[in-house]
Amino acid sequence: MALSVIGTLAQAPAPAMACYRPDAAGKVLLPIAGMGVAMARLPQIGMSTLEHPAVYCLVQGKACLVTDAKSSLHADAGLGSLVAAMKAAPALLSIPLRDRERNQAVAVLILGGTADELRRFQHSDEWSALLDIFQRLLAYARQREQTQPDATKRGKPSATTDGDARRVEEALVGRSVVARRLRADVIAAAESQMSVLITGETGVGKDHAAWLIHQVSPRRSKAFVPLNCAAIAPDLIAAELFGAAKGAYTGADRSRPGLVAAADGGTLFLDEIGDMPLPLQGTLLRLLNEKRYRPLGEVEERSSDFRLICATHRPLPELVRQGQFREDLYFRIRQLSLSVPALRERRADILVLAEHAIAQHNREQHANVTGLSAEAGALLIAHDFPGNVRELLTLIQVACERVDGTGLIDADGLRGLLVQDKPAEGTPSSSPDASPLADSLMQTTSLVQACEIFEKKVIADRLKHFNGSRLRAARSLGIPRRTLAHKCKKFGLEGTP
Ligand SMILES: Nc1ncnc2c1ncn2[C@@H]1O[C@H](COP(=O)(O)OP(=O)(O)OP(=O)(O)O)[C@@H](O)[C@H]1O
Repeated sequence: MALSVIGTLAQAPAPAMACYRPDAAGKVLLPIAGMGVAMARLPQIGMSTLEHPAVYCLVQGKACLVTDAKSSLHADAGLGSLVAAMKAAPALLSIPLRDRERNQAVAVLILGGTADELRRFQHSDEWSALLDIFQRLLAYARQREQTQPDATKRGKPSATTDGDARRVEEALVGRSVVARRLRADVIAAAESQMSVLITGETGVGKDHAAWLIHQVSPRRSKAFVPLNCAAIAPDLIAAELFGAAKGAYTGADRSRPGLVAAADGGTLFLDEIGDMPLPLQGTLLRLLNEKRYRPLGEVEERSSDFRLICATHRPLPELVRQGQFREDLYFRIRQLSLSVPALRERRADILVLAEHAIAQHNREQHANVTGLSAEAGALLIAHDFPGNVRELLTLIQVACERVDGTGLIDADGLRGLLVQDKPAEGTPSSSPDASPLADSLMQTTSLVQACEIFEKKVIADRLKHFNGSRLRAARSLGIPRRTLAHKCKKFGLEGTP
């Protein structure tokens, strides 16, 4: 097939072609190969605006055909020099080249020609074969870069050091292939300036990964500023992010700087981005594209140079389909994506994480728990951990306290902690009105709302059972106290810290 493609291309008038890849900082697209163009004339393309079709194509992961590349509109977006280098092509077609493993756009192929030629070519067999060849070559080049850095790269200072790699190795515990890849992804993300979207079930370590990316990035000396979009009333998020002038809203008795200003030079981490209210999503997109914003009640715009990391356990593509999340924002925040798999998909990490938690307990409590018995280890490996790493760490904490100072955690020490279907020992039995609640939830027309009602009911019951103690309620539910506090705030529940 490859030979026939080359044969076909040789007979046809050769289209001008250029291949572009983002630089390590994610700030510009650099030309890496060309055919029928003067390589030296191919311009670098700034990545700060989605107006440029090549940037749009890379960020959105979609092909983009510009039929009138020479119009003044596109000249404004910086297309002029590219068009000139592509033999003054009347139309340009940008196609994303993907990393096969993660299906993520990593480079862009730009073709110049007439709009009809490009449309015909785009739907031909030759074209799909050519794309396949490019993607294979790119994958080969990337693999070579990772395994044998070339002479020009050797000695070149990299944003992260061996010390950073060690730090990631120590903080992101795990010996599975998945954990190793996650550590490599964290380092790669730290070396780039692109926006990162971290996805995964609750408790897998998304916040942890975001914090680590910042800690080994060149921005580490500046602030890491987190905001949990699910833990704050939707109408307060804008003031929290952008800040507000005195009197901008009821209760604003003094002016306050927002988190965007606090993140200047550092990292802004938007956790649970799937819960960002729709009207605010447009404002966030503008902020990301222009790095400018206006505090509530102020006239002057401000700027902030922050790096964005977002996380969510919700299926954003599904929310996009349902019209609850803006598609353009989705593509903008996932210039890089990092998926953290559930613990049941990386069982090889369970025992090392348990040992890590025991060592931490010994350090903090001046205890001497020596480890896990073989039987206890086997029980842990067989468990599905719906609450993921958080559940495992909390469970080991409780088991360590049961050991009473020195000794092994045995199977009895895990008693009642590994139950999945029935409530764990020490947790309340289901409340008498559970069935009417379940019945009413089954009638719902909103799954999100039904889940929230159920979550609120479980937390309220658990707080009642533990006489309002958030600490004990959080432990019994396998979530950190901070998360429970956020949820109490969200649902308007009382409780004592
Ligand atoms: N690989 C790991 N090594 C050591 N600790 C980890 C690892 N992964 C997660 N943790 C720890 O597990 C706990 C839960 O992680 P984290 O809060 O980051 O999860 P999350 O996915 O952000 O959860 P949520 O969706 O509820 O926000 C944290 O205490 C975190 O430090």
